[in-house]
Amino acid sequence: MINPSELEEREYLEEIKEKLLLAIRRVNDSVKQYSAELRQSKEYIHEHQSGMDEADMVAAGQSINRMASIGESAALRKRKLIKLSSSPYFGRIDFAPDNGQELPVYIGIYTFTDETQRATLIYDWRAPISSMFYDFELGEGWYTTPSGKVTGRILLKRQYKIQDGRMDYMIENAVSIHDDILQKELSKSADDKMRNIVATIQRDQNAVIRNETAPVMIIQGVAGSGKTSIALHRIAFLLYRFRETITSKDILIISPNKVFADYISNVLPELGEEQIPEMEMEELAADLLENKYRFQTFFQQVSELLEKHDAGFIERIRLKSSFEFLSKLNQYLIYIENNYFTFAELQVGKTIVPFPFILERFKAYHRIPLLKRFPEVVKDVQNFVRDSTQRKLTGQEKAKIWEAIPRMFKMNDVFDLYRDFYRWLGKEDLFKTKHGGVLEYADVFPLIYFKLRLEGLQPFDHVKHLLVDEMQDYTPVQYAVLSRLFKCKKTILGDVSQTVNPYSASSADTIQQVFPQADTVKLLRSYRSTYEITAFAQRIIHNPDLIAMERHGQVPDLIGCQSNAEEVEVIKKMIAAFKTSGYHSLGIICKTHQQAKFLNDELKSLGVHLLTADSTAFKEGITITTAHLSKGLEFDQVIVPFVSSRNYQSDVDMKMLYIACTRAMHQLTLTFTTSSPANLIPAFS
Ligand SMILES: Nc1ncnc2c1ncn2[C@@H]1O[C@H](COP(=O)(O)OP(=O)(O)OP(=O)(O)O)[C@@H](O)[C@H]1O
Repeated sequence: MINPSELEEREYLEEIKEKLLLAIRRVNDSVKQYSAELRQSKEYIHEHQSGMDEADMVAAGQSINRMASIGESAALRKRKLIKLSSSPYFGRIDFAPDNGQELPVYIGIYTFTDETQRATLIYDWRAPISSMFYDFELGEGWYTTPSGKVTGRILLKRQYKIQDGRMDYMIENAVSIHDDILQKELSKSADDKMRNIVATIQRDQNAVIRNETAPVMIIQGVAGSGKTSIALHRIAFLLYRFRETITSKDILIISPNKVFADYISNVLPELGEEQIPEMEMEELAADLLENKYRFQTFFQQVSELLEKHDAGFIERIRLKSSFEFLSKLNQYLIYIENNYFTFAELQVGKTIVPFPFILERFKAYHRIPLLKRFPEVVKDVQNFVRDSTQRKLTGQEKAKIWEAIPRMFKMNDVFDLYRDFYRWLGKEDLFKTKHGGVLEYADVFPLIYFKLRLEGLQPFDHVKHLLVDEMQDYTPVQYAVLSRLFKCKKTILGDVSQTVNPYSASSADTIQQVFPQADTVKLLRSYRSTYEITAFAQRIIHNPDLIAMERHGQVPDLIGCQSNAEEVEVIKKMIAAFKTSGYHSLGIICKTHQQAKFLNDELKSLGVHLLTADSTAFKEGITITTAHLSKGLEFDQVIVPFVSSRNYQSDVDMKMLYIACTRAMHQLTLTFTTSSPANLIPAFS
């Protein structure tokens, strides 16, 4: 065994750092060499341009591109080596394969091979052999490689914390990933960006990350179970595993908002991968509708639900979010296909084109979207007339056919047909537009679905993996659109308890109806919050399967005040205490935007910042925001103000409260103004 003692491990770390330094020098020389050669080539072309023919120019351009790309990969390698020298590895297993020699496997963020020794000194955490670090304790272990399964015994397992090139500690352990290290990681202060969790990935999480085969992976996990972290690590894994065929730009994240996108933007670069493209559902919708319609956003829909109780509005949302609604849309599409192509005799010159012929041609193109079939039918009718008359058609005759065929279909406009659908359904009152013709959010994706089925939409074939976060907020119709536009593999994740709109929530089961081939996993262990905070949040929405982390802290506090003014004063005092607490982030999470704005006005002088639907970044410090916008984020400390039974009544309100409370990692306080205990919401009485 190499490096049996801690002292030897520390010496070995110095050796590795030395080797990394040499490698950095070597790669630095090649970066310099490539940029010098590139400069020279460019100068040469510039000087000899006049004497070069087109073929020379193409060849010179190609050679420059080649040099640039080699230079870029050398620069990337240099960045990785620099990063490695600050923290070369975090784990080690000594593995003895059944038919081979014992091998120490040091595991880090990237692979490091010593070119002089031709030996792998550090294995990438995503390498097949590294999976054993996450999957097994001491004793029997195995891993799979593209060429088969390798079995053997794990003889040693160690974990290290190395920062800025120094080893803080080393733990030798027999269990999978030692709880002490996980506890240490979880009790840290929250950053303004999501962190990577490579050193402490848990076994069930590892299985999700390394699943290569699922065409659609649905991750249903409780609040704080690491869904988003895992999904991003999974992307990093797939980029490594399929590096020949997938690059970062072939992946797309559908994220709930820009703040969330900014919050998670660090994880992949930290894991050595490029940033991946991201899009919000509304952006996708506007693109697909070619910016022709104005529509309410999801955020506005939820705000409307929170601010006023309109039974009709709720009913419309509820219906359009059901799986049955998707079936109704499909039934209507079949109905119009069979009934809306109406009999009309077509006479061109002296030729009568029989309607059964036209209808038969219309049906023959069933693979083409309904409203796009007319040109094909026109061609067939023209051929029919030409064959019967044995002559070419005049321009006038052609124009007559072009005009007549589309007219045989009752309506030619997607929007008209969408309206007509409600007539057919016998529920015209279920379609309402807002002032100025603005569509309700619940109509946006059904309309897109119609457009897709009736006119066709260009699929996103360049996307090779789609990641959808906050899956509970999207409806079956949205998934039906995604499934038709994105034929690639997908990772879909969320938590039905955290829906901001209970009338349009989708569970893993609902989504699975759209993707019957999906693998669904459930993550039940919650890592973010202390045991006390998790237990408290369970009083709001109870999930009997949830497993709280045994990390203890203060019991959440409920502070009753006599007046609003007193409540604001209490919050001011908490802000002052936060500033000296050593915590980095405090979230003051309200139910509505108005309440957040009110508090922001009151607390402005204390250096707070207000996060709104227009914000684009998440900052450390004191944030005032709404529960809706806080989704996916986390704070060291959370204050939830105005928690009275008047403010938190409905189903939507309780979901908001749950989301707000589950953002807290270490400390949670709720404040309310009350003159009598009856003002307290029942869950806390
Ligand atoms: N294996 C792990 N090791 C260390 N930290 C972890 C691990 N799994 C999760 N965490 C931490 O738990 C917290 C929650 O993770 P994440 O935000 O990915 O969860 P989530 O399920 O998406 O949460 P939510 O749905 O509540 O927004 C983060 O601080 C993350 O770093």
